Amino acid sequence: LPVNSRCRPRTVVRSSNSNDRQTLFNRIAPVYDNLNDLLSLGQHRIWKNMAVSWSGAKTGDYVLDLCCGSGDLAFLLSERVGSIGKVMGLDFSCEQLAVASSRQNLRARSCYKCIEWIEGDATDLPFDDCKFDAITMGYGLRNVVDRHRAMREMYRVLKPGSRVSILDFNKSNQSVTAFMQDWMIDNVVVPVATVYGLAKEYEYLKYSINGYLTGEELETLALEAGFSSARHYEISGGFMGNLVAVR
Ligand SMILES: C/C(=C\Cc1cc(O)c2ccccc2c1O)CCC[C@H](C)CCC[C@H](C)CCCC(C)C
Ligand SMILES: C[S@@+](CC[C@H](N)C(=O)[O-])C[C@H]1O[C@@H](n2cnc3c(N)ncnc32)[C@H](O)[C@@H]1O
Repeated sequence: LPVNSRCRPRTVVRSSNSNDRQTLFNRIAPVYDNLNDLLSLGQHRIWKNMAVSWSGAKTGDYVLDLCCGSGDLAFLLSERVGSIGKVMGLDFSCEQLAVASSRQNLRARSCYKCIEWIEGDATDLPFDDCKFDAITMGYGLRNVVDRHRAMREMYRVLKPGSRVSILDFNKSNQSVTAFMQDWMIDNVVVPVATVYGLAKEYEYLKYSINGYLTGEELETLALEAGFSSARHYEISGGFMGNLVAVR
């Protein structure tokens, strides 16, 4: 559904878990970008650049940013594919997509005009098979309820030989890293979010990371979905990680 209606979430049958997450990201949309910059000291932009580089997107490509949110990776992709390429940004949060569309309208570079925002579900993509030259997913897979189905959908819509690049928090096997990640969320992230009345939304972060997959499990998930190869790279001292899989 093109983003033209002012945030009337589509009535789609979803699990309550998925509806709760949609509501969460609609609620944090107004402050999401600013809190990411503040809480990561701007580092998240570096991590997102790395994810886009790993996707292999190049001039003229037709690419997809899944769970695009406010559009950070979609904008980076558009700079790579240029105005002769095309970027589809898909998300099920209409408030996040409204922020993305507003940001797009404020940007002058011609490449940003090649981005189209689609309200949809990562587990049921409105695209034909073998369409995309690259797919990115920044901090999305951890938030998708049916990750297996989302991975199979990415495989389905990707061209053979093309890549998906999935950036997220790293569920570390190192107890020190896991402890520090939890400590930062408990003692920095949530207290700051509390100032904005979003304590519960940011407490979800710790819960979702603890329920996420390790790098090795993510590689297995991609191979089980049909990808021919998959590698998970830990970045930023193991706080973050990026899965690169080739169809
Ligand atoms: C861009 C980042 C997170 C996006 C994000 C993902 C989610 O699943 C959320 C769920 C609920 C609320 C918010 C989010 C959300 O923002 C990563 C950077 C932003 C983080 C909020 C900050 C995390 C801090 C790290 C634990 C430590 C960073 C250390 C760094 C070297 C300074
Ligand atoms: C943490 S945000 C990431 C946004 C952006 N990719 C970034 O890196 O900043 C996660 C996004 O995933 C979206 N999302 C979660 N589950 C989804 C699903 N099943 N289908 C589509 N979008 C989903 C949320 O609405 C939210 O915008």
